[in-house]
Amino acid sequence: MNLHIEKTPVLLGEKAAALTASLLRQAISDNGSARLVLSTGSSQFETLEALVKEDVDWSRVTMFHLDEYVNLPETHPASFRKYLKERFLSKVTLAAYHLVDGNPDSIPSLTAELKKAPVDVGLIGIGENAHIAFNDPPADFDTRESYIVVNLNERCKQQQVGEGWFATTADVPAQAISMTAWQIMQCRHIISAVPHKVKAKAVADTLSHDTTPDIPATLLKTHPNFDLFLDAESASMIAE
Ligand SMILES: N[C@@H]1[C@@H](O)[C@H](O)[C@@H](COP(=O)(O)O)O[C@@H]1O
Repeated sequence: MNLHIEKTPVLLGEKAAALTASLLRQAISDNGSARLVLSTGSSQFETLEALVKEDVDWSRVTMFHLDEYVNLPETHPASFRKYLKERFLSKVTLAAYHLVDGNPDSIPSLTAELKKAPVDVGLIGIGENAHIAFNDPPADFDTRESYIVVNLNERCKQQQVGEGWFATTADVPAQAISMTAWQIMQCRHIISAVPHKVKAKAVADTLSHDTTPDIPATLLKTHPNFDLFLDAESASMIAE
């Protein structure tokens, strides 16, 4: 694991985006194309804002989407398809993209697209409960499916309310379609951009424990190419 601690979320975003862009350029130079997985949530704002300004031949990049609520319409403010369209897809013109549309019937076609070739870079957020994608604790580390339907736990729902996406936890959908922990680990390189004070405990738990489904992000530490970007606040509870 390569640990980077930047002063602010903006600096964190710039550094995480710069590394992402350099890996995409390398993949394009090696193979003629690149494949990228994007996560969403408030934690990815600064990274995506910096990433769209990077010098990458986006016409050679295919994007995959990490997770989406089951049956949430794209017009809802919390829709992650809406998020990616507004913050990424409207700013760069890609070779192709594959959004998770919230309909479990789409899982086989999404999986078929994903399995066509390895993903070069995964930008994988870490939640307040240390979830990766919507794999809440205890996460399923065993399934070899690419996407599964998961139930969201209360802590996860509270985070979504805290970030302002929903008014109450009762408004948060009960389920999501999530890329699995195993599939995330198949990315050739994983970059986690994790700013803000609300993540300090999840970060400290992730760094101080061995791999356990009870702290899903601990799995990322076993990846040979894992870069974790923190800011001063998210790093504030790491043990000396
Ligand atoms: N569905 C998103 C994921 O794509 C993201 O990786 C993760 C952490 O992000 P954040 O803490 O910013 O919500 O959980 C979110 O809810």
